[in-house]
Amino acid sequence: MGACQKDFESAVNQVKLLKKDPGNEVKLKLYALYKQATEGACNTPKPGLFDLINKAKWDAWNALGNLPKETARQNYVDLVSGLRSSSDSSSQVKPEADKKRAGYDTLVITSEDCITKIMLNRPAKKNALTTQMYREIMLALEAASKDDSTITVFTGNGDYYSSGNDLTNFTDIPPGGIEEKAKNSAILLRDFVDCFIDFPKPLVAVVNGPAVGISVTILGLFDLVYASDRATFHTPFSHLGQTPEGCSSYTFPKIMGPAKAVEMLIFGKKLTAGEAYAQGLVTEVFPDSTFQKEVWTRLKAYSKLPQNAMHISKQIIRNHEKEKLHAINAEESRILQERWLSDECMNAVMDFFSRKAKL
Ligand SMILES: CCCCC/C=C/CC(=O)SCCNC(=O)CCNC(=O)[C@H](O)C(C)(C)COP(=O)(O)OP(=O)(O)OC[C@H]1O[C@@H](n2cnc3c(N)ncnc32)[C@H](O)[C@@H]1OP(=O)(O)O
Repeated sequence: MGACQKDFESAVNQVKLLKKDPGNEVKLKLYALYKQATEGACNTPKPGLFDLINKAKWDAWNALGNLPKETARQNYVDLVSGLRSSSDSSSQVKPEADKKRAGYDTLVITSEDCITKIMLNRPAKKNALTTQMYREIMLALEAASKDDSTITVFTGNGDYYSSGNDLTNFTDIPPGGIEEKAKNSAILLRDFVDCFIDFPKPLVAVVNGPAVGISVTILGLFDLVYASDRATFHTPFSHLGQTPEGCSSYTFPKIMGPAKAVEMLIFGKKLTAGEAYAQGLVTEVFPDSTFQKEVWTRLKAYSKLPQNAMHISKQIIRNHEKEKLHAINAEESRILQERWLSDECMNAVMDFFSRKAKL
């Protein structure tokens, strides 16, 4: 027990030295195990529903039940050891891989063959989109719009394309409270989607795996969507007490007809890649075994086409709808700002964290 206590104290110190922020979920786990290891079973009153951060912490600790202090200590030590080794040899592609595009922590950006590739790079979190990531994507799009590339490609690192909005975004509450949080998030959402509406070059999604939420909805603003046959397309907005964004309330009915759009956006029906292709959301589906090879061969050939002609064609095709899309984006963001303050949404986010804490 003495040695274990020593390991535990050393692990507590190592956490402070981690080079990379392990993210809110891991921090919650660490918090819960620390409390359990030092104080035993959760013994404080449950915080109120609106005290989101303390409630998430309390839920995580309480979920450990009567786990013995010794086991909690050991689990804490194991978790920290895993974090240290994963930060040493992370499965994330190292930003150094692309010297030209330093400065992005959550994306890997490369330019080759007149193609700028923006790869979401949080594979351990299924490429869930943090606030930082939304901002980095906006910067990357701004840079790509001005570089000498012909087309811009989005893809995901790992087994997912993206699991959509990172639900921990909801737990980082500013001093102004949840109203301020909802307002800031609505502004960020609007700015983020505006960047896609205004993007001047052909925009291609290489959907390498499942896609959820906002990573699906903005596909309606892309010019080509290539999908692996492993990919799925899921917008569980009602389940989350939320409503459509990314202009999908307009683009989806237009692309697939109102009946199919309603199935996805209101009832949260998850589409296979084949179904998404049949509905017109996806341009082409490829077998996963040859996906990367086939798609990149195709894109490299396209990128050699005359650049100005392609860019002007995109403007002609997209320009008449731009104003409308901006108005729809503003309205969707405004409605979501209200939704995020609803009990339905808060309870759904709490459910996600409770499920995780019980694992
Ligand atoms: C500025 C604000 C703009 C807001 C715009 C609004 C957008 C709306 C949306 O995008 S709605 C969609 C939101 N996304 C979800 O609801 C998905 C939630 N995640 C899941 O359901 C599952 O994680 C999964 C189905 C994507 C994958 O399940 P699987 O069992 O295969 O893997 P894990 O659950 O173990 O996931 C691995 C770790 O990644 C964490 N994680 C995955 N997705 C998210 C997410 N969206 N938000 C936060 N965290 C996510 C997951 O919790 C695991 O973390 P852990 O290893 O620490 O446990």
